[in-house]
Amino acid sequence: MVSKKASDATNNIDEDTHTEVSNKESGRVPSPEHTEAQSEKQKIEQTHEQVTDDVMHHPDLINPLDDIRIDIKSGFAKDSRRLKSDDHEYEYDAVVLGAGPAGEAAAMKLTKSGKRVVVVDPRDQVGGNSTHVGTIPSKALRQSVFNLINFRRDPMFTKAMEYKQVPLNSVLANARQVIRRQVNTHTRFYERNRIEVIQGWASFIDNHTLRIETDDNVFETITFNKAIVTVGSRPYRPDILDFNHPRVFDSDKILQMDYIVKKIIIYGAGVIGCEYASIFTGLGYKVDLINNQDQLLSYLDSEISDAIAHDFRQFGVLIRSNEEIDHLETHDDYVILHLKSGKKIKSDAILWSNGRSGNTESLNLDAIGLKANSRGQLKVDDTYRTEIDNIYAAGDVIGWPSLASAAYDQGRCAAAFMVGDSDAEPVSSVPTGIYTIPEISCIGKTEQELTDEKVPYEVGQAFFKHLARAQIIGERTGVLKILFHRETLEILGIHCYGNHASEIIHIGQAVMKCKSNNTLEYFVNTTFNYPTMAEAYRVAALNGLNRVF
Ligand SMILES: Cc1cc2nc3c(=O)[nH]c(=O)nc-3n(C[C@H](O)[C@H](O)[C@H](O)COP(=O)(O)OP(=O)(O)OC[C@H]3O[C@@H](n4cnc5c(N)ncnc54)[C@H](O)[C@@H]3O)c2cc1C
Ligand SMILES: NC(=O)c1ccc[n+]([C@@H]2O[C@H](COP(=O)([O-])OP(=O)(O)OC[C@H]3O[C@@H](n4cnc5c(N)ncnc54)[C@H](O)[C@@H]3O)[C@@H](O)[C@H]2O)c1
Repeated sequence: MVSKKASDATNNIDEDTHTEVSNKESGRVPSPEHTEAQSEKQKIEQTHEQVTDDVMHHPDLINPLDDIRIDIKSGFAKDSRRLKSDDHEYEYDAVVLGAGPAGEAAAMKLTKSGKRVVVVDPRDQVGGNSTHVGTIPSKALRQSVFNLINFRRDPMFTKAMEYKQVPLNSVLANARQVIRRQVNTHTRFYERNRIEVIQGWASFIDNHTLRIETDDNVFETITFNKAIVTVGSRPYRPDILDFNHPRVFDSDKILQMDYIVKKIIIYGAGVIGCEYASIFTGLGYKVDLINNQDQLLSYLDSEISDAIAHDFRQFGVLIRSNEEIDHLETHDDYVILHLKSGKKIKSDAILWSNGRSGNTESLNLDAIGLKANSRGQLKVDDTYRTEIDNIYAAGDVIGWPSLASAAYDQGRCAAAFMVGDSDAEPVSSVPTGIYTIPEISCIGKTEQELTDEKVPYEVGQAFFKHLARAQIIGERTGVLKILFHRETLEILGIHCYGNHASEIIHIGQAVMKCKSNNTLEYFVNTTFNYPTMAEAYRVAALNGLNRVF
């Protein structure tokens, strides 16, 4: 078996010379588009070298999953026959397919429960899409843009330095460093727990046998008792768009954008679309944000959704609601989006951010009698078990909520159910953290939900502009809203808009989790550090209590 130990992929930050996430050397994908994909890749790598002033070798941000749009279908028969006729013991108690947050958490729990576990992932570095193309690069990028905005606003610097527009991928130097450090940290977790990691594409031969393509047309098989599918997701690419066109992007490809644009269309006003709207306006680009609904992020409390829409407009985002694509016209240096309403929008480029699909099509699920839905997702029960007894699934591949935070907990819980932990519970209450500029974060019910349920609630609010800490750090916008039962004072929902919202929310979440203490009074009777952003809880609680009679 070709087994790549986690240590092979280790990145020592200080002597980091081999950190590329790339299929460059392995060339292991047996795709008809292989040669074309390789030459495309060489082109992109050259571009990277030209644009970056980050002198260290850095992880290639090209998504290896671009190459998953291949199939790994042939050659099952020979191995299947051999293994099925063998009277063998399983090599592993459990196999984990995918080394993202869900896979990592599952593997850690299994190994700590005394199971012999192996993880399979096609990347030569652990961390999954979350680390390489999703959460981590987008959040690091956001931070760089946020710093840029503050720098431009600061009168100390504006006179001294002229601001020049920069292409997106040159703002990614910070992201590359964070990715490198994250890979390093996670690699050590695997090493310290002596978890074997095999680099390759996994697909099923039968319920207890996995085929792994470790190199181009090189296949190995392993046998296992149970499996957890944590293969994650990738951007959904509708057939009507040509993502090979240099002006057409999705959230993976956008990390390679190496030219400056004046105007960009973002199609899809979900979380990714809204986060990138902030990033692009921060870089000084004009944004047309196409939303197929009448409200931005309609599952949020409507006041918060209105607030972000208002701020987007201030920053130069044109929100076009209730619109749908008819077709896209592409030219060498611009695109024209034709909408079903008859509108035409011309722009330098388009970012398509309209949903994701589970990475299930190359898993040969037919061999085990499993079927994914039209979005490539697997159905699981409350114990994360699929319809096949010994096969579990967690993370983006099972759909809701498709967050790294939840994926990690789901992976851990799936493994806990698998090993029969009596206190295992499925993941339920997940906070929302949206890293727009400013941030949004929520937990619990919205005003609309409580009204629909006829719950007698009240609202307590604290505006950031009145808090001493917010004034000191220059936060002009932001609000913390606490929704509570007007008779019992139980906290029912917390909604925060403003920078640091994703941190601030966890104070409220902790209180809500303590059932016996979950009342507004906690915030009134607790002494907060002063000045802090956390003080917003005390201010909001007092504001809410004043409304109760
Ligand atoms: C732009 C962007 C920003 C995001 N921001 C946030 C955020 O701020 N907060 C948040 O909580 N979430 C965020 N997310 C969502 C988050 O990234 C995902 O929810 C998370 O990555 C899911 O983790 P996972 O373990 O299920 O899968 P992934 O991270 O997708 O990892 C799956 C792994 O499986 C591997 N794999 C695929 N096919 C196979 C196969 N056949 N065999 C073996 N291995 C395979 C892949 O190579 C990959 O390494 C963001 C996503 C995107 C795209
Ligand atoms: N801060 C964060 O937590 C964060 C940041 C970025 C992304 N994410 C996660 O990434 C995921 C993707 O976000 P998004 O903004 O691209 O889209 P989204 O999931 O918000 O969906 C946008 C639209 O696309 C549709 N859609 C989704 N998947 C589809 C598919 N396979 N085929 C056809 N239509 C589909 C949806 O119904 C919706 O109308 C979300 O689940 C989100 O949780 C989270």
